[in-house]
Amino acid sequence: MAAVSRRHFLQGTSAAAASLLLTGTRASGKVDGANDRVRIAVAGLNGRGKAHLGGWLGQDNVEVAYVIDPDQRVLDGTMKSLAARADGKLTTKPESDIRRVLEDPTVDAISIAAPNHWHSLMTIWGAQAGKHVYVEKPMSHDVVEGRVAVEAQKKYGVVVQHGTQRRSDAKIAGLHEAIKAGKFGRLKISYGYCCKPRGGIGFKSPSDPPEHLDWTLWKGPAQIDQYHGNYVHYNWHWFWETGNGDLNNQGTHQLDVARWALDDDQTHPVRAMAIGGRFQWDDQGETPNTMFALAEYPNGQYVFFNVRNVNYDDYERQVENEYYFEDGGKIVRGLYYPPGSKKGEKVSVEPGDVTPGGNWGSFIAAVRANDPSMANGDVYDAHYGCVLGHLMNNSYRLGEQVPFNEKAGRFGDNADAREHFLKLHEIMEDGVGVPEDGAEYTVGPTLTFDPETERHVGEHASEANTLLKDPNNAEFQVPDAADV
Ligand SMILES: NC(=O)C1=CN([C@@H]2O[C@H](COP(=O)(O)OP(=O)(O)OC[C@H]3O[C@@H](n4cnc5c(N)ncnc54)[C@H](OP(=O)(O)O)[C@@H]3O)[C@@H](O)[C@H]2O)C=CC1
Ligand SMILES: O=C1CO[C@H](CO)[C@@H](O)[C@@H]1O
Repeated sequence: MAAVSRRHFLQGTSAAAASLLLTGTRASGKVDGANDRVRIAVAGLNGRGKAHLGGWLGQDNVEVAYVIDPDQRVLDGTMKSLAARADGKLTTKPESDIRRVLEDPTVDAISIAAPNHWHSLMTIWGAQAGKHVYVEKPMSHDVVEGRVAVEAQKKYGVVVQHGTQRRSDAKIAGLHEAIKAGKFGRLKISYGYCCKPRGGIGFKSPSDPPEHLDWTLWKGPAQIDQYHGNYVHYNWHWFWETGNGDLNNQGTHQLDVARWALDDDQTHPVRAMAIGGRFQWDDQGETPNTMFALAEYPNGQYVFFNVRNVNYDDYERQVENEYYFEDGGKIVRGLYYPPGSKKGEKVSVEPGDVTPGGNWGSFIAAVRANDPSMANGDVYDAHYGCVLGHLMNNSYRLGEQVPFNEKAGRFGDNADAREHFLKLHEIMEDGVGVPEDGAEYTVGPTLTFDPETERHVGEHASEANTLLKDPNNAEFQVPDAADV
């Protein structure tokens, strides 16, 4: 099927019925059989994987060939619910190890909703096996494996689409096209927030993994000394071996949107720093629940970011993006405030260029067209957006303890950074009630990064470079970029 433009690709196709009933007989690599049927395998079923199943089964002529999970109970439960929808004609097969699925030449694509530490390796293996890949955010758990995933996509030419579904939103695309065209003046700061209330996770003692869980497959590439019940399910987000904190969890969406608004030629930042802490919760989690972070790009544009998870009376939920312009204008909650004005005007822009069909439909369209450029959130968008968060997290991880005080924010002559950090500090002090006496911020150093080599340079480079790559278990090594 020939590639056509994103905007027009799906025009004329019908909305679709679920297709659990079909079987495939094709050879791998191309979708070329009768009716362009796409056979997809979903890895990771407990949470987000359910949305993947619903998404794929909502597309015309898409078959879920396999469901994959190392937890037998989760696998059994998923098969049961699929069987109930398939009226006795279920063709989906259960599997615990994705490597067996990748050997099946009739599978066209994999869809990854496993924990973060698995995302890049599954993407790389998928590409090597000639499968198209839909991978949940963040595509990478560290900087280096993200680059390897990029190289694998380049080498094998498969479609890789990132689970940042805002990339399928023509309104956001249109807004960013208008910003880049200078409609509001020059963008100075692209600001993302992931402020949603959460609670602590308590402490779970080391124990044997449950019998229904294949712990070796769950860990995969992540080196973890000892199982405890806070890894499985979901709370692995709050441990560095497996998760990336809320900055590169929920925050990946808003980091990606923030970076998307910058000039198109900006890849990685040259400087990044973060300040924050894990306040109030006395628990086992390692990642911060509070963070102010910033990154400066080679052209002088900034991304600011704010994580604020601790709940308090009158909690202000903010899962959103804001845009600040050189002339003092800003866009906040869909309203444009001209310089000096307190009155917001509704922003009106044309829809932007995305592959139609939403996040699920656009991926299937890209797969049918065998055209990686049709992915809404391709492998490059994924890599650059994730690295932005990794660099901020790495600064935090190298931070020193400093008394909880507004003076802890060390931003040199960056008045914007100071102003926005102070807003967070006031909430933590007055709203949450973090005491000046006794509490501490973790204050990260400003790390310098070379976008070409994807290595840190200058002060703190040696410690920071150790955080660019996680150690892997022998059976699950992420290959070198040159060896994909
Ligand atoms: N785009 C979006 O809006 C959203 C994206 N996500 C992303 O989805 C991912 C999953 O999150 P969530 O579902 O909340 O987490 P959960 O912990 O609830 O589910 C993860 C699932 O992956 C399974 N798993 C672990 N290892 C493997 C493996 N080797 N092969 C196959 N499956 C495996 C887990 O197994 P087990 O059953 O043993 O735990 C579990 O069923 C995250 O990366 C998250 O960022 C999540 C929510 C929304
Ligand atoms: O992307 C996401 C959306 O929100 C979820 C719940 O907070 C996150 O965990 C998830 O990863």
